[in-house]
Amino acid sequence: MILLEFTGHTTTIFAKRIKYQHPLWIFVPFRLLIYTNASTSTPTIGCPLTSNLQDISTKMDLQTVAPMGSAAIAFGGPAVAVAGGVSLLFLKSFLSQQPGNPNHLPSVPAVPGVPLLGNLLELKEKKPYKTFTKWAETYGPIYSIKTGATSMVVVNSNQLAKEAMVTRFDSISTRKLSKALQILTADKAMVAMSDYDDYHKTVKRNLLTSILGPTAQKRHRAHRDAMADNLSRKLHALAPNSPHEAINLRQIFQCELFSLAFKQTFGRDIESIYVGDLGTTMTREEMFQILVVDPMMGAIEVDWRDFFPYLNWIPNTKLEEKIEQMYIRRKAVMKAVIQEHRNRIQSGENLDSYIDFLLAEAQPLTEKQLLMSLWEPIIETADTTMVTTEWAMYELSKHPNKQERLYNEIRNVCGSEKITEEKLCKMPYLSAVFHETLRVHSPVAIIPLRYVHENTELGGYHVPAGTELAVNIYGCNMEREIWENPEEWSPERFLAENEPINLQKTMAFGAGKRVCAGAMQAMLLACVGIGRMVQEFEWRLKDDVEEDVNTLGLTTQKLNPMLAVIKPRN
Ligand code: HEM
Repeated sequence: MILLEFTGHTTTIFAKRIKYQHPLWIFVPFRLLIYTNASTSTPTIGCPLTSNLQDISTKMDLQTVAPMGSAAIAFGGPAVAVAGGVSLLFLKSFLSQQPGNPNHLPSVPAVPGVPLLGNLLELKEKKPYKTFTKWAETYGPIYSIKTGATSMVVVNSNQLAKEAMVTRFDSISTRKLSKALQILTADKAMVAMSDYDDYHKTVKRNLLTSILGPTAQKRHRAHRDAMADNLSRKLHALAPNSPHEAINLRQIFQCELFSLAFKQTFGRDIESIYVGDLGTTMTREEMFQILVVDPMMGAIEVDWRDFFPYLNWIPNTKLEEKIEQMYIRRKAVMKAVIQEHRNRIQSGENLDSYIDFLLAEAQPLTEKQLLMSLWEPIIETADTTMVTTEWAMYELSKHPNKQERLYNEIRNVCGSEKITEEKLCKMPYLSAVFHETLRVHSPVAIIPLRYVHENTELGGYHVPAGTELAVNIYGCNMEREIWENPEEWSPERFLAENEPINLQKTMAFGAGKRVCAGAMQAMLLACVGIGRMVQEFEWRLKDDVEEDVNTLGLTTQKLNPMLAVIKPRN
């Protein structure tokens, strides 16, 4: 496991400055790479917005019903220095003839690094996905790097990404966690960070059946509608001051997402709770800090021993205690919320939420598994949908013509009625805005690292067991052979084909058996949110932030929240 340096991205919620990472990145083993309806009907065939989701949905439903070294060996020290080119050549030829090297394939081209550290120093900056993309120009779409004692293969093309995530999945389906993540994920007791095993299948099926699959999403429709209404109401309340006071959309949207996560998981939002184990009553803001912000920060804490496992004997007590504290506090809050819910069940309340499903219908879980299962959707709901929506609104505010085009589409389809999930299928431009935003600002710029657990091949190269694999989604989406002027944000490129948008085209939600479980929810929330905001307001950026496109940390969350001026439409 590698934790390179502390990087977080900064966001604001509940009027507080906080630093955190995308929920998924909490699950990235290397900090180095942590950046980073209920619709009354299911999406219809041919719907430009969701038709591809239908594939996913079908798979999700199926899942819900089915019971469901590198060749660069690390020779540290003087021996290597003495060994000349001849012996290296001999070694290379010897290795390529080993039985573990299928078909005597060549090794993946390596990016040169320095002894012991490998390429770590070059990756110290905040956006490794950009460094990876730059290296691809020199070393090609697949190359290997060294991060301390570990070898990592990086893929940067759509085709190779699919090969890694789909064709070779059986050899690359596990994860190796950093010490911090081992603690925070309760030793892989969650879908996103588990290995692909029976536990993974069970808990993913639970999530899909009760919250994220298409049938479950229909049941939770009221929560999403309430969220869109709250968003609209809060924006209307702020609009009168807007020319003088810029709107911080992130603050509002994130707060609503946290609330939605609680409603889906526990059947209601929670304003405050007495946490017995900590002997104090906590506000919603404090709960957000403990359940979302702290674990995200903990996941990206530097532990140099993750880079150099042979130094594990040296204690790093301060860090261990810090992470343990996060674990204890999260456990205390979750325990209190779960206990309160149990009390409500005992008092005869009839509730319909994820916890009710897990307690009554699902295969029994241990207390630890129950806690982690309930915490997972809370942390996962909090970030990526917000990142996507904020970038979409930023781009629309920056491009008034495209905003106008979207507004006209909404007006043509909805007339004077509010935009709803049923109408999304009739709005190809809205769909294009969503997908183009995912392409240019891929919220999960690098797929959570995979671990090669048996020798395999990729792109015609041999990839030995023990290698880490990084799929650079951002790099794939900047491929010039596939995308014309890839840096340009242009939703129109998705309209050209005049056919439903294929999610695999950007792979923003991953691919294969570990594809994102929350894709449908994210799409519904983001698209209705964007649609509603454009339908009701004209957006423009506050004058002095026009070119503020920086991101902090290893995710693609904006470094500074978007500050916009809004004007209600007639
Ligand atoms: C725009 C929003 C989102 C994006 C771009 C996104 C992206 C991703 C990506 C790239 C993966 C990794 C797939 C892999 O390892 O191959 C993933 C996994 C996952 N996501 Fe999302 N995600 C989003 C929203 C959500 C939401 C809202 C939830 C749940 C509330 C969610 C739950 C999950 C889960 C449970 C996994 C693990 C799946 C597995 O390992 O089988 N995601 N997501």
